[in-house]
Amino acid sequence: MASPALPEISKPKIVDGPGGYVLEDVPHLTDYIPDLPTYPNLLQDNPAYSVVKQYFVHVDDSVPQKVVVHKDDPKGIHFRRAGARQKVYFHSDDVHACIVTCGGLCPGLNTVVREIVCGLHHMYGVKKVLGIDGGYKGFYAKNTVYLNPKVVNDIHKRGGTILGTSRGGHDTSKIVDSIQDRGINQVYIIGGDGTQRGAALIFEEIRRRGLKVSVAGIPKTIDNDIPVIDKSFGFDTAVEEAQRAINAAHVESESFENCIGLVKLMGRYSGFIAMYATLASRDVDCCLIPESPFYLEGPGGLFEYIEKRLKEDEHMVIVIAEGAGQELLSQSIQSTTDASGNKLLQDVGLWISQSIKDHFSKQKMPINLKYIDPTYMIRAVPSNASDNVYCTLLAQSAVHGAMAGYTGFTSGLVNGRHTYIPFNRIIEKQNKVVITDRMWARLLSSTNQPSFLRPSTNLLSNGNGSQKSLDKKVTH
Ligand SMILES: Nc1ncnc2c1ncn2[C@@H]1O[C@H](COP(=O)(O)OP(=O)(O)O)[C@@H](O)[C@H]1O
Ligand SMILES: O=P(O)(O)OC[C@H]1O[C@](O)(COP(=O)(O)O)[C@@H](O)[C@@H]1O
Ligand SMILES: [Mg+2]
Repeated sequence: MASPALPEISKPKIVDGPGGYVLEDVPHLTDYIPDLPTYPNLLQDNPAYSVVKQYFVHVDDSVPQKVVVHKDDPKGIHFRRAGARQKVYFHSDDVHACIVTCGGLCPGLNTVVREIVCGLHHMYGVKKVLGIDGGYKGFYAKNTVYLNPKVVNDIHKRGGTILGTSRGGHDTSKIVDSIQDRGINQVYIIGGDGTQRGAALIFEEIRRRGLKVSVAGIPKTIDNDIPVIDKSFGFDTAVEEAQRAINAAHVESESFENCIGLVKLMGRYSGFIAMYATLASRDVDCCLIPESPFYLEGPGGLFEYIEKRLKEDEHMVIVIAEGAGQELLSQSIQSTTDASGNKLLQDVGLWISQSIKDHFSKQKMPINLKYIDPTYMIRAVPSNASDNVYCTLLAQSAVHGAMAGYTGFTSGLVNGRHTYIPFNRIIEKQNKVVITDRMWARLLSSTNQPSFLRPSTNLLSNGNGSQKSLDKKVTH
Protein backbone atom coordinates (compact mmCIF):
# COMPACT_ATOMS: atom_id res chain seq x y z
CA MET A 1 0.00 0.00 0.00
CA ALA A 2 1.16 3.55 -0.67
CA SER A 3 2.92 5.30 2.12
CA PRO A 4 1.03 8.51 2.96
CA ALA A 5 4.38 10.26 3.50
CA LEU A 6 5.43 9.83 -0.15
CA PRO A 7 5.16 12.93 -2.35
CA GLU A 8 3.22 12.43 -5.62
CA ILE A 9 6.27 12.88 -7.86
CA SER A 10 9.74 11.75 -6.82
CA LYS A 11 12.37 14.47 -6.59
CA PRO A 12 15.57 14.11 -8.64
CA LYS A 13 18.30 12.46 -6.53
CA ILE A 14 21.20 14.88 -6.66
CA VAL A 15 24.33 14.06 -4.66
CA ASP A 16 26.97 16.79 -4.31
CA GLY A 17 30.65 16.04 -3.74
CA PRO A 18 33.88 18.00 -3.38
CA GLY A 19 35.29 20.03 -6.29
CA GLY A 20 31.89 20.69 -7.81
CA TYR A 21 31.14 16.97 -8.29
CA VAL A 22 27.44 16.29 -8.88
CA LEU A 23 25.89 12.82 -9.15
CA GLU A 24 22.50 12.82 -10.87
CA ASP A 25 21.53 9.54 -9.29
CA VAL A 26 18.75 7.11 -10.12
CA PRO A 27 16.03 6.00 -7.69
CA HIS A 28 16.43 2.77 -5.71
CA LEU A 29 13.70 0.51 -4.34
CA THR A 30 15.00 1.18 -0.83
CA ASP A 31 14.17 4.89 -1.29
CA TYR A 32 10.54 3.99 -0.62
CA ILE A 33 10.67 0.41 0.74
CA PRO A 34 13.12 0.33 3.66
CA ASP A 35 14.78 -2.85 5.00
CA LEU A 36 14.62 -4.88 1.80
CA PRO A 37 16.67 -8.10 2.06
CA THR A 38 19.73 -8.47 -0.17
CA TYR A 39 21.29 -11.56 -1.73
CA PRO A 40 24.81 -12.29 -3.00
CA ASN A 41 25.12 -11.83 -6.76
CA LEU A 42 25.10 -15.26 -8.48
CA LEU A 43 27.69 -14.00 -10.95
CA GLN A 44 30.39 -14.50 -8.32
CA ASP A 45 29.99 -18.27 -8.87
CA ASN A 46 29.43 -18.08 -12.63
CA PRO A 47 32.47 -19.67 -14.35
CA ALA A 48 32.33 -17.09 -17.18
CA TYR A 49 32.44 -14.07 -14.91
CA SER A 50 34.13 -15.17 -11.70
CA VAL A 51 37.56 -15.12 -13.39
CA VAL A 52 37.18 -11.43 -14.28
CA LYS A 53 39.13 -9.28 -11.89
CA GLN A 54 36.80 -6.70 -10.39
CA TYR A 55 33.77 -7.77 -12.43
CA PHE A 56 31.52 -6.01 -9.97
CA VAL A 57 31.15 -2.29 -10.32
CA HIS A 58 32.24 -0.27 -7.32
CA VAL A 59 29.28 1.35 -5.62
CA ASP A 60 30.84 4.80 -6.02
CA ASP A 61 31.76 4.53 -9.73
CA SER A 62 30.28 7.27 -11.85
CA VAL A 63 30.74 8.64 -15.36
CA PRO A 64 31.14 12.36 -16.18
CA GLN A 65 28.69 13.92 -18.61
CA LYS A 66 31.31 16.32 -19.93
CA VAL A 67 34.76 15.02 -20.81
CA VAL A 68 36.23 18.14 -22.36
CA VAL A 69 37.10 20.36 -19.42
CA HIS A 70 39.39 23.18 -18.42
CA LYS A 71 41.73 22.92 -15.45
CA ASP A 72 39.67 25.15 -13.14
CA ASP A 73 36.29 23.73 -14.09
CA PRO A 74 34.13 22.11 -11.43
CA LYS A 75 33.92 18.32 -11.81
CA GLY A 76 30.35 18.68 -13.06
CA ILE A 77 27.49 16.25 -13.61
CA HIS A 78 28.03 12.49 -13.35
CA PHE A 79 25.81 9.46 -13.86
CA ARG A 80 25.92 6.18 -11.97
CA ARG A 81 28.07 3.63 -13.79
CA ALA A 82 26.10 0.62 -15.04
CA GLY A 83 27.08 -2.96 -14.29
CA ALA A 84 26.76 -5.87 -11.92
CA ARG A 85 26.66 -5.15 -8.19
CA GLN A 86 27.95 -7.45 -5.44
CA LYS A 87 24.55 -7.44 -3.71
CA VAL A 88 21.22 -7.87 -5.47
CA TYR A 89 17.72 -7.10 -4.21
CA PHE A 90 15.90 -9.98 -5.90
CA HIS A 91 16.19 -13.71 -5.33
CA SER A 92 16.31 -15.42 -8.75
CA ASP A 93 13.27 -17.59 -8.03
CA ASP A 94 11.20 -14.55 -7.07
CA VAL A 95 11.84 -12.52 -10.22
CA HIS A 96 8.92 -12.14 -12.60
CA ALA A 97 10.13 -9.86 -15.38
CA CYS A 98 8.34 -8.44 -18.39
CA ILE A 99 9.53 -6.79 -21.60
CA VAL A 100 7.61 -4.40 -23.84
CA THR A 101 8.60 -2.65 -27.08
CA CYS A 102 6.85 0.62 -28.01
CA GLY A 103 6.88 3.27 -30.77
CA GLY A 104 8.35 2.97 -34.27
CA LEU A 105 10.60 0.15 -35.39
CA CYS A 106 14.34 0.35 -34.99
CA PRO A 107 17.09 -2.13 -35.94
CA GLY A 108 18.17 -4.02 -32.83
CA LEU A 109 14.83 -4.28 -30.99
CA ASN A 110 14.94 -8.06 -31.18
CA THR A 111 18.56 -8.13 -30.04
CA VAL A 112 17.68 -6.15 -26.91
CA VAL A 113 14.73 -8.46 -26.20
CA ARG A 114 16.97 -11.49 -26.71
CA GLU A 115 19.72 -10.20 -24.45
CA ILE A 116 17.36 -9.24 -21.62
CA VAL A 117 15.92 -12.75 -21.66
CA CYS A 118 19.34 -14.43 -21.94
CA GLY A 119 20.96 -12.04 -19.44
CA LEU A 120 18.29 -12.72 -16.84
CA HIS A 121 18.43 -16.44 -17.50
CA HIS A 122 22.15 -17.10 -17.85
CA MET A 123 23.54 -14.51 -15.44
CA TYR A 124 20.87 -14.50 -12.73
CA GLY A 125 19.02 -17.80 -13.13
CA VAL A 126 15.71 -16.02 -13.77
CA LYS A 127 13.14 -18.25 -15.48
CA LYS A 128 9.99 -16.11 -15.60
CA VAL A 129 10.17 -13.50 -18.35
CA LEU A 130 6.95 -12.34 -19.95
CA GLY A 131 6.75 -10.65 -23.36
CA ILE A 132 4.00 -8.03 -23.61
CA ASP A 133 2.34 -8.06 -27.02
CA GLY A 134 1.97 -4.86 -29.04
CA GLY A 135 3.36 -2.02 -26.92
CA TYR A 136 1.87 -0.32 -23.87
CA LYS A 137 -1.72 -1.27 -24.65
CA GLY A 138 -0.60 -4.92 -24.58
CA PHE A 139 -0.45 -4.72 -20.79
CA TYR A 140 -4.21 -4.52 -20.57
CA ALA A 141 -5.65 -5.31 -24.00
CA LYS A 142 -3.51 -7.99 -25.63
CA ASN A 143 -1.91 -11.37 -25.11
CA THR A 144 1.36 -12.13 -23.42
CA VAL A 145 3.95 -14.79 -24.15
CA TYR A 146 6.59 -16.40 -21.92
CA LEU A 147 10.11 -15.96 -23.25
CA ASN A 148 13.14 -18.16 -22.68
CA PRO A 149 16.59 -18.43 -24.31
CA LYS A 150 15.32 -21.07 -26.74
CA VAL A 151 12.38 -18.95 -27.94
CA VAL A 152 14.58 -15.89 -28.52
CA ASN A 153 17.68 -17.70 -29.78
CA ASP A 154 17.57 -16.50 -33.41
CA ILE A 155 15.50 -13.35 -33.19
CA HIS A 156 18.45 -10.92 -33.43
CA LYS A 157 18.80 -11.96 -37.07
CA ARG A 158 15.37 -10.53 -37.87
CA GLY A 159 14.23 -6.93 -38.22
CA GLY A 160 11.23 -5.56 -36.32
CA THR A 161 10.22 -6.80 -32.89
CA ILE A 162 8.85 -10.25 -32.14
CA LEU A 163 6.71 -8.65 -29.43
CA GLY A 164 4.99 -6.20 -31.78
CA THR A 165 4.75 -2.50 -31.05
CA SER A 166 2.25 0.36 -31.18
CA ARG A 167 1.68 4.06 -30.69
CA GLY A 168 -0.82 5.48 -28.21
CA GLY A 169 -2.67 3.42 -25.60
CA HIS A 170 -0.62 4.50 -22.62
CA ASP A 171 -3.01 4.26 -19.67
CA THR A 172 -0.80 4.45 -16.60
CA SER A 173 -3.17 3.03 -14.03
CA LYS A 174 -4.36 0.17 -16.26
CA ILE A 175 -0.73 -0.71 -17.02
CA VAL A 176 0.28 -0.66 -13.35
CA ASP A 177 -2.86 -2.62 -12.40
CA SER A 178 -1.75 -5.27 -14.89
CA ILE A 179 1.80 -5.28 -13.50
CA GLN A 180 0.46 -5.61 -9.96
CA ASP A 181 -2.17 -8.26 -10.82
CA ARG A 182 0.35 -10.45 -12.65
CA GLY A 183 2.92 -10.12 -9.84
CA ILE A 184 5.53 -8.64 -12.17
CA ASN A 185 8.50 -7.13 -10.32
CA GLN A 186 10.89 -6.08 -13.11
CA VAL A 187 9.63 -4.08 -16.09
CA TYR A 188 11.91 -3.60 -19.11
CA ILE A 189 10.60 -0.90 -21.45
CA ILE A 190 12.24 -0.50 -24.85
CA GLY A 191 11.28 2.63 -26.76
CA GLY A 192 11.95 6.20 -27.81
CA ASP A 193 11.34 9.56 -26.20
CA GLY A 194 7.56 9.03 -25.97
CA THR A 195 8.05 5.57 -24.48
CA GLN A 196 10.48 6.86 -21.85
CA ARG A 197 7.90 9.52 -20.87
CA GLY A 198 5.40 6.72 -20.43
CA ALA A 199 7.96 4.69 -18.45
CA ALA A 200 8.54 7.63 -16.10
CA LEU A 201 4.79 7.75 -15.37
CA ILE A 202 4.69 3.99 -14.74
CA PHE A 203 7.63 4.29 -12.34
CA GLU A 204 5.92 7.13 -10.43
CA GLU A 205 2.68 5.16 -10.11
CA ILE A 206 4.54 2.03 -8.95
CA ARG A 207 6.40 4.10 -6.39
CA ARG A 208 3.17 5.77 -5.27
CA ARG A 209 1.63 2.32 -4.71
CA GLY A 210 4.77 1.25 -2.81
CA LEU A 211 5.39 -1.81 -5.03
CA LYS A 212 8.71 -3.66 -5.14
CA VAL A 213 8.97 -3.33 -8.92
CA SER A 214 12.03 -2.07 -10.81
CA VAL A 215 11.35 -0.09 -13.98
CA ALA A 216 14.19 0.02 -16.51
CA GLY A 217 14.12 1.86 -19.85
CA ILE A 218 16.24 1.02 -22.88
CA PRO A 219 16.34 3.95 -25.31
CA LYS A 220 15.35 3.12 -28.89
CA THR A 221 15.06 5.40 -31.89
CA ILE A 222 16.64 5.63 -35.31
CA ASP A 223 16.10 9.40 -35.11
CA ASN A 224 18.77 9.64 -32.35
CA ASP A 225 16.60 12.29 -30.71
CA ILE A 226 17.13 11.11 -27.11
CA PRO A 227 19.34 13.50 -25.11
CA VAL A 228 22.32 12.74 -22.83
CA ILE A 229 23.27 9.41 -24.47
CA ASP A 230 26.02 9.17 -27.09
CA LYS A 231 23.64 7.63 -29.64
CA SER A 232 20.71 5.26 -29.69
CA PHE A 233 20.99 1.65 -30.82
CA GLY A 234 20.01 1.01 -34.43
CA PHE A 235 21.24 4.43 -35.53
CA ASP A 236 24.46 3.06 -37.08
CA THR A 237 22.52 0.37 -38.91
CA ALA A 238 20.05 2.96 -40.23
CA VAL A 239 22.87 5.19 -41.48
CA GLU A 240 24.53 2.21 -43.14
CA GLU A 241 21.30 1.11 -44.79
CA ALA A 242 20.69 4.66 -46.04
CA GLN A 243 23.92 4.37 -48.06
CA ARG A 244 22.22 1.89 -50.37
CA ALA A 245 19.55 4.42 -51.30
CA ILE A 246 22.07 7.24 -51.68
CA ASN A 247 24.28 5.05 -53.89
CA ALA A 248 21.28 4.23 -56.08
CA ALA A 249 20.41 7.92 -56.32
CA HIS A 250 23.98 8.68 -57.33
CA VAL A 251 24.11 5.95 -59.97
CA GLU A 252 20.77 7.09 -61.44
CA SER A 253 21.74 10.74 -61.44
CA GLU A 254 25.11 10.09 -63.11
CA SER A 255 23.48 8.10 -65.87
CA PHE A 256 21.02 10.69 -67.16
CA GLU A 257 21.47 14.21 -68.41
CA ASN A 258 20.75 16.97 -65.89
CA CYS A 259 19.59 14.44 -63.36
CA ILE A 260 18.79 14.94 -59.68
CA GLY A 261 18.75 11.91 -57.36
CA LEU A 262 16.57 12.71 -54.37
CA VAL A 263 16.50 10.54 -51.23
CA LYS A 264 14.09 11.04 -48.34
CA LEU A 265 15.24 9.70 -44.98
CA MET A 266 13.52 9.54 -41.59
CA GLY A 267 14.00 12.21 -38.97
CA ARG A 268 10.89 13.89 -37.72
CA TYR A 269 12.42 16.64 -35.60
CA SER A 270 16.10 15.64 -35.69
CA GLY A 271 18.16 15.29 -38.86
CA PHE A 272 20.91 12.99 -37.55
CA ILE A 273 20.33 10.14 -40.02
CA ALA A 274 20.39 12.54 -42.98
CA MET A 275 23.50 14.30 -41.63
CA TYR A 276 25.50 11.13 -40.92
CA ALA A 277 24.36 9.37 -44.09
CA THR A 278 25.50 12.43 -46.07
CA LEU A 279 28.85 12.62 -44.30
CA ALA A 280 29.40 8.89 -44.84
CA SER A 281 28.52 8.92 -48.53
CA ARG A 282 30.46 11.93 -49.96
CA ASP A 283 28.21 11.69 -53.05
CA VAL A 284 25.60 14.04 -51.61
CA ASP A 285 25.54 17.64 -52.83
CA CYS A 286 22.84 18.89 -50.52
CA CYS A 287 21.43 17.70 -47.20
CA LEU A 288 18.26 19.27 -45.82
CA ILE A 289 17.27 18.71 -42.18
CA PRO A 290 14.54 20.04 -39.86
CA GLU A 291 16.99 22.05 -37.76
CA SER A 292 18.29 24.09 -40.71
CA PRO A 293 15.57 26.08 -42.51
CA PHE A 294 15.98 26.53 -46.25
CA TYR A 295 14.21 28.34 -49.07
CA LEU A 296 13.72 27.62 -52.73
CA GLU A 297 13.66 30.82 -54.78
CA GLY A 298 16.13 33.66 -55.23
CA PRO A 299 19.81 34.21 -54.51
CA GLY A 300 21.25 31.63 -52.08
CA GLY A 301 18.15 29.43 -52.47
CA LEU A 302 17.90 25.74 -53.36
CA PHE A 303 16.88 26.27 -57.02
CA GLU A 304 19.89 28.49 -57.67
CA TYR A 305 22.19 25.86 -56.13
CA ILE A 306 20.63 23.03 -58.15
CA GLU A 307 21.08 24.99 -61.37
CA LYS A 308 24.72 25.65 -60.52
CA ARG A 309 25.44 21.98 -59.74
CA LEU A 310 23.71 20.77 -62.90
CA LYS A 311 25.64 23.26 -65.03
CA GLU A 312 28.92 22.18 -63.41
CA ASP A 313 28.39 18.41 -63.22
CA GLU A 314 25.13 17.54 -64.98
CA HIS A 315 24.00 15.60 -61.93
CA MET A 316 23.46 15.97 -58.23
CA VAL A 317 22.21 14.09 -55.14
CA ILE A 318 19.92 15.63 -52.52
CA VAL A 319 19.16 14.01 -49.17
CA ILE A 320 16.16 15.35 -47.31
CA ALA A 321 15.00 14.41 -43.81
CA GLU A 322 11.24 13.93 -43.56
CA GLY A 323 10.88 16.81 -41.07
CA ALA A 324 12.82 19.33 -43.18
CA GLY A 325 11.02 22.32 -44.67
CA GLN A 326 7.67 21.44 -43.10
CA GLU A 327 7.07 25.14 -42.49
CA LEU A 328 7.19 25.71 -46.27
CA LEU A 329 4.53 23.18 -47.14
CA SER A 330 2.22 23.00 -44.17
CA GLN A 331 0.81 26.52 -44.16
CA SER A 332 -2.50 25.69 -45.83
CA ILE A 333 -3.06 22.23 -44.34
CA GLN A 334 -4.29 21.50 -40.82
CA SER A 335 -1.78 19.57 -38.77
CA THR A 336 -2.81 16.25 -37.26
CA THR A 337 -1.12 13.91 -34.82
CA ASP A 338 -0.61 10.17 -34.53
CA ALA A 339 -1.96 8.08 -31.64
CA SER A 340 1.07 9.02 -29.51
CA GLY A 341 0.63 12.75 -30.13
CA ASN A 342 3.50 13.05 -32.62
CA LYS A 343 2.82 15.55 -35.40
CA LEU A 344 1.96 13.80 -38.66
CA LEU A 345 4.17 15.22 -41.35
CA GLN A 346 3.36 15.86 -44.97
CA ASP A 347 5.52 14.16 -47.57
CA VAL A 348 8.32 16.63 -48.08
CA GLY A 349 9.90 14.35 -50.69
CA LEU A 350 6.92 14.48 -53.04
CA TRP A 351 6.47 18.19 -52.43
CA ILE A 352 10.09 19.09 -53.15
CA SER A 353 10.19 16.81 -56.23
CA GLN A 354 7.18 18.62 -57.68
CA SER A 355 8.52 22.06 -56.76
CA ILE A 356 11.86 21.35 -58.46
CA LYS A 357 10.16 19.98 -61.59
CA ASP A 358 7.79 22.97 -61.78
CA HIS A 359 10.62 25.45 -61.36
CA PHE A 360 12.87 24.02 -64.09
CA SER A 361 9.95 23.53 -66.43
CA LYS A 362 9.17 27.25 -66.05
CA GLN A 363 12.87 28.00 -66.68
CA LYS A 364 12.65 25.82 -69.82
CA MET A 365 15.61 23.83 -68.53
CA PRO A 366 14.99 20.09 -69.01
CA ILE A 367 15.87 17.98 -65.97
CA ASN A 368 15.41 14.39 -64.80
CA LEU A 369 14.47 13.68 -61.20
CA LYS A 370 14.60 10.27 -59.56
CA TYR A 371 12.93 10.20 -56.16
CA ILE A 372 13.78 7.37 -53.75
CA ASP A 373 11.84 6.92 -50.50
CA PRO A 374 13.57 4.14 -48.53
CA THR A 375 12.30 5.31 -45.13
CA TYR A 376 10.67 2.12 -43.81
CA MET A 377 13.29 -0.10 -45.45
CA ILE A 378 15.95 1.60 -43.36
CA ARG A 379 14.38 0.89 -40.00
CA ALA A 380 12.98 -2.58 -40.75
CA VAL A 381 16.34 -4.30 -41.21
CA PRO A 382 18.14 -6.37 -38.54
CA SER A 383 20.87 -4.55 -36.63
CA ASN A 384 24.43 -4.67 -37.89
CA ALA A 385 27.30 -6.24 -35.95
CA SER A 386 28.28 -3.18 -33.94
CA ASP A 387 24.66 -2.38 -33.04
CA ASN A 388 24.23 -6.00 -31.95
CA VAL A 389 27.08 -5.64 -29.47
CA TYR A 390 25.74 -2.29 -28.33
CA CYS A 391 22.23 -3.74 -27.83
CA THR A 392 23.71 -6.61 -25.81
CA LEU A 393 25.52 -4.28 -23.44
CA LEU A 394 22.49 -2.00 -23.03
CA ALA A 395 20.30 -4.99 -22.22
CA GLN A 396 22.79 -6.50 -19.79
CA SER A 397 23.23 -3.12 -18.06
CA ALA A 398 19.47 -2.84 -17.64
CA VAL A 399 19.34 -6.36 -16.15
CA HIS A 400 22.21 -5.66 -13.71
CA GLY A 401 20.54 -2.39 -12.68
CA ALA A 402 17.11 -3.91 -12.04
CA MET A 403 18.63 -6.86 -10.12
CA ALA A 404 20.58 -4.36 -8.00
CA GLY A 405 17.29 -2.68 -7.03
CA TYR A 406 17.69 0.46 -9.13
CA THR A 407 14.52 1.72 -10.75
CA GLY A 408 13.24 4.69 -12.76
CA PHE A 409 16.33 4.66 -14.97
CA THR A 410 17.30 4.44 -18.59
CA SER A 411 20.30 2.36 -19.53
CA GLY A 412 22.50 4.53 -21.74
CA LEU A 413 25.97 5.13 -23.12
CA VAL A 414 27.62 8.37 -21.96
CA ASN A 415 31.05 9.16 -23.35
CA GLY A 416 31.52 5.51 -24.26
CA ARG A 417 30.62 4.21 -20.77
CA HIS A 418 27.42 2.44 -19.81
CA THR A 419 25.40 4.33 -17.22
CA TYR A 420 22.04 4.58 -15.47
CA ILE A 421 20.35 7.88 -16.28
CA PRO A 422 17.31 9.11 -14.33
CA PHE A 423 14.13 9.38 -16.44
CA ASN A 424 13.82 13.11 -15.79
CA ARG A 425 17.07 13.76 -17.72
CA ILE A 426 16.03 11.54 -20.63
CA ILE A 427 12.62 13.12 -21.13
CA GLU A 428 13.40 16.78 -20.47
CA LYS A 429 14.21 17.64 -24.10
CA GLN A 430 14.91 16.22 -27.55
CA ASN A 431 18.37 15.78 -28.99
CA LYS A 432 18.78 17.83 -32.15
CA VAL A 433 21.50 18.65 -34.64
CA VAL A 434 23.03 21.94 -33.51
CA ILE A 435 23.73 23.83 -36.70
CA THR A 436 26.28 26.04 -34.98
CA ASP A 437 28.35 22.98 -33.99
CA ARG A 438 31.35 21.54 -35.81
CA MET A 439 29.50 18.53 -37.22
CA TRP A 440 27.10 20.61 -39.30
CA ALA A 441 30.02 22.79 -40.42
CA ARG A 442 31.81 19.62 -41.56
CA LEU A 443 28.73 18.66 -43.52
CA LEU A 444 28.45 22.09 -45.17
CA SER A 445 32.09 21.95 -46.15
CA SER A 446 31.77 18.41 -47.51
CA THR A 447 28.70 19.14 -49.67
CA ASN A 448 29.51 22.77 -50.46
CA GLN A 449 25.82 23.52 -50.21
CA PRO A 450 24.66 27.00 -49.23
CA SER A 451 23.80 27.54 -45.57
CA PHE A 452 20.39 28.87 -46.73
CA LEU A 453 20.63 31.75 -44.31
CA ARG A 454 19.05 34.79 -45.87
CA PRO A 455 21.24 37.90 -45.58
CA SER A 456 18.64 39.36 -43.19
CA THR A 457 18.75 36.30 -40.90
CA ASN A 458 20.99 36.90 -37.97
CA LEU A 459 19.25 35.06 -35.19
CA LEU A 460 18.00 31.52 -35.27
CA SER A 461 17.12 28.98 -32.63
CA ASN A 462 19.89 26.38 -32.49
CA GLY A 463 17.45 23.68 -31.56
CA ASN A 464 18.48 23.60 -27.93
CA GLY A 465 16.48 26.57 -26.87
CA SER A 466 19.29 29.14 -27.03
CA GLN A 467 19.69 31.80 -29.70
CA LYS A 468 22.93 32.12 -31.61
CA SER A 469 24.13 34.48 -34.26
CA LEU A 470 24.18 32.73 -37.63
CA ASP A 471 24.91 35.74 -39.80
CA LYS A 472 27.72 34.02 -41.67
CA LYS A 473 28.42 30.52 -42.88
CA VAL A 474 29.65 28.39 -39.99
CA THR A 475 33.31 27.57 -40.49
CA HIS A 476 34.73 26.65 -37.08
N1 LIG B 1 3.94 12.01 -22.83
C1 LIG B 1 3.63 10.72 -22.77
N2 LIG B 1 3.12 10.17 -21.65
C2 LIG B 1 2.81 8.86 -21.58
N3 LIG B 1 2.98 8.00 -22.60
C3 LIG B 1 3.48 8.48 -23.75
C4 LIG B 1 3.83 9.86 -23.90
N4 LIG B 1 4.29 10.04 -25.15
C5 LIG B 1 4.21 8.84 -25.76
N5 LIG B 1 3.73 7.90 -24.92
C6 LIG B 1 3.50 6.48 -25.21
O1 LIG B 1 4.72 5.86 -25.57
C7 LIG B 1 4.53 4.97 -26.66
C8 LIG B 1 5.49 5.27 -27.78
O2 LIG B 1 5.52 6.67 -28.07
P1 LIG B 1 5.87 7.21 -29.53
O3 LIG B 1 6.02 8.68 -29.44
O4 LIG B 1 4.89 6.67 -30.50
O5 LIG B 1 7.23 6.50 -29.90
P2 LIG B 1 8.70 6.64 -29.31
O6 LIG B 1 8.70 6.11 -27.94
O7 LIG B 1 9.51 5.83 -30.23
O8 LIG B 1 9.04 8.10 -29.35
C9 LIG B 1 3.07 5.09 -27.08
O9 LIG B 1 2.37 3.96 -26.63
C10 LIG B 1 2.58 6.36 -26.41
O10 LIG B 1 1.24 6.29 -26.01
O1 LIG C 1 4.92 5.84 -39.72
P1 LIG C 1 5.24 5.55 -38.31
O2 LIG C 1 5.30 4.10 -38.00
O3 LIG C 1 4.39 6.30 -37.35
O4 LIG C 1 6.73 6.02 -38.07
C1 LIG C 1 7.26 7.22 -38.53
C2 LIG C 1 8.25 7.77 -37.55
O5 LIG C 1 8.95 6.77 -36.86
C3 LIG C 1 10.34 7.10 -36.78
O6 LIG C 1 11.04 6.24 -37.63
C4 LIG C 1 10.87 6.88 -35.40
O7 LIG C 1 10.17 7.63 -34.48
P2 LIG C 1 10.00 7.12 -32.99
O8 LIG C 1 11.38 6.76 -32.52
O9 LIG C 1 9.42 8.29 -32.25
O10 LIG C 1 9.12 5.93 -33.00
C5 LIG C 1 10.41 8.55 -37.27
O11 LIG C 1 11.61 8.83 -37.92
C6 LIG C 1 9.25 8.63 -38.20
O12 LIG C 1 8.76 9.92 -38.33
MG1 LIG D 1 9.79 9.55 -30.68
